[in-house]
Amino acid sequence: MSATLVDRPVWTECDAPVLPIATSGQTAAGLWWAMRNHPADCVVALLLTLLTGVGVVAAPLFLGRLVDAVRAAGRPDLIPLLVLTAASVVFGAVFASLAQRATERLGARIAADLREQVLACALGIESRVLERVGSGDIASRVTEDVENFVAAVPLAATVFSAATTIVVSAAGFATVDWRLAVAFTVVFPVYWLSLRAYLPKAGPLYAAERRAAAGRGQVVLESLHGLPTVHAYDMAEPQTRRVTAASERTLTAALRAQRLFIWFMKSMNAAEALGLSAILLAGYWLVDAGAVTVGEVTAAALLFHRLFDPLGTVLLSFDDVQRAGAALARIVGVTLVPRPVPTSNRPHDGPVGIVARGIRHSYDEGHDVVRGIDVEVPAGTSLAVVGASGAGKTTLAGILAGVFPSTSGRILLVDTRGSVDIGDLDPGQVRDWIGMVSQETHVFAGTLRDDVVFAAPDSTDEQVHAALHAVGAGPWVVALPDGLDTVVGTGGHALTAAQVQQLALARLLLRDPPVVVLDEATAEAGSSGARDLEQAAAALLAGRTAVVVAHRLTQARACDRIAVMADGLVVELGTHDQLVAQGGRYADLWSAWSRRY
Ligand SMILES: Nc1ncnc2c1ncn2[C@@H]1O[C@H](COP(=O)(O)OP(=O)(O)OP(=O)(O)O)[C@@H](O)[C@H]1O
Repeated sequence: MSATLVDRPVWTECDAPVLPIATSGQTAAGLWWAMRNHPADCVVALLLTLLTGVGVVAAPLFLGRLVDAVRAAGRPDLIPLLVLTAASVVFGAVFASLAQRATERLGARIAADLREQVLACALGIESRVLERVGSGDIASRVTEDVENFVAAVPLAATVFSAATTIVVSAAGFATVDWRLAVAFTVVFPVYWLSLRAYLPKAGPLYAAERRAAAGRGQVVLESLHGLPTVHAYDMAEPQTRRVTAASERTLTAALRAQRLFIWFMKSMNAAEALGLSAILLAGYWLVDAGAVTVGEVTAAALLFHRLFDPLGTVLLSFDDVQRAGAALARIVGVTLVPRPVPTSNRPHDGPVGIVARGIRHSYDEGHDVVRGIDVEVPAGTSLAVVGASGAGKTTLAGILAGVFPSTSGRILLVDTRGSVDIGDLDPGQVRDWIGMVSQETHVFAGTLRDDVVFAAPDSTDEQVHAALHAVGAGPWVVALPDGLDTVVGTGGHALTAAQVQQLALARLLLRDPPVVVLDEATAEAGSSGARDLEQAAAALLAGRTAVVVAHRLTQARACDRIAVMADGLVVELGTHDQLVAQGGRYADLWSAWSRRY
């Protein structure tokens, strides 16, 4: 037993109480990774955007020439200039629309890649990390944050196109007259000062807004998941107060960010007014001095006017870019969660026993609900766990199944080669050793076949039918209109509680782990349904090591040994006959059960 199958720990511990948020470097790397997957789209978007910029700049320059031509003596032919001006307007409009479409397509592809990546990473997060950080945070990242980022894609396309237009326009300005270009630069100190005041405050404000929204999501999720408890303890009012408080915190954070944004918009308007005045004033002097023509000043003023839009877009969208950046940093953060390093610890064909030593667990610090349990389930035998509601049975079952870690203690899986600590296995490997049916079995929307084979994807239809028959589901499955192709789950064929449990048992049969832990919701199946489920479970237990949280004592009697739990401890342990003869808690439970059934 002292030999171990692994030499090194496989978990990379992440003790932070929240999921990581990517730094700006990591966020940029994440974006770059997604862009590199679409090189052709990137090149097309860039070229089309450059051509749009050329069109945008050409029109004011031709208009300036037109003004000079109109003012010139001798009535020159205006037609070629008129045609060139109109052509550059059409050219700019056509390429603007093509560039917008190309950039949006690129953005949508990048967003799709990131969404897939983050979802794959979220599904791979260890349950111990999830338990620590709470499911609300991860849920808000894969839903709200991804949505925020996707919603920002058209805007990102516009910003990119606007930034390119600014660069091309700056070159256009220089071709008119350098002094007019200098006059134009008076806007930059105003922009710079505004941004300096705005940016350092905006980032934290938007991050605070996202945090508040994630907190609100967590409270709402908790309320929905704990609905039975909320109803049972008449907690609707305090729970509603918690949701209200969380919503108010979100609203306050959003309003703070909004106020800052409005101030920033006002300073943008002031900069634009200042810039146009500077160009017109400089133009007036330069024309007066005979240094430039009226047409050149017109071209500069029109260029600046056309720059209002892209400049405003770039500057005002700092707000949305920051918001999208905050969302992206949270999305990329999910991909930074340390993943378990795979090892080659797989069970071999022999039987496997469980040894649990010093198991303690607390959900809330300082209150142990499992208070130091030592238990062994030798290979090929079964252990029933019974006890009053709240005794800690489900908690112990989850820990023994490796669904979540105990606060302290060790669980070893023992086979003929030695033992392996369950904490040294990654979640996928744990499921190769131990299968669990919990009280909360989920039916995924899809065909019945998909719902069963996801536990063992290589299963054939014959194997699926055999597993369903073994757990007593054969008769109703055969009667289904489309057999294994029948759509079940949300919006599909409705299944009873007992049928859902049978599916869960069939999944485990297909997965075929050497150890099974059952904590079924037999009570929901009614007494005849419960008896059917007991038989179904017996088919699964045959030849395996099993821990069964027995909600019915006939289930307990069928097991090799029974552990009676009370207040987080195992208070009696033995065979059914030994415990009945002992005359303790189990004997009382059994006599009450025998009188009822
Ligand atoms: N996720 C949780 N967070 C906080 N406390 C919990 C959580 N799950 C269970 N508990 C508490 O831990 C204690 C043991 O619960 P557990 O579900 O393990 O008992 P049980 O014997 O299986 O009860 P039942 O038969 O009603 O399912 C109870 O006091 C319960 O309220």
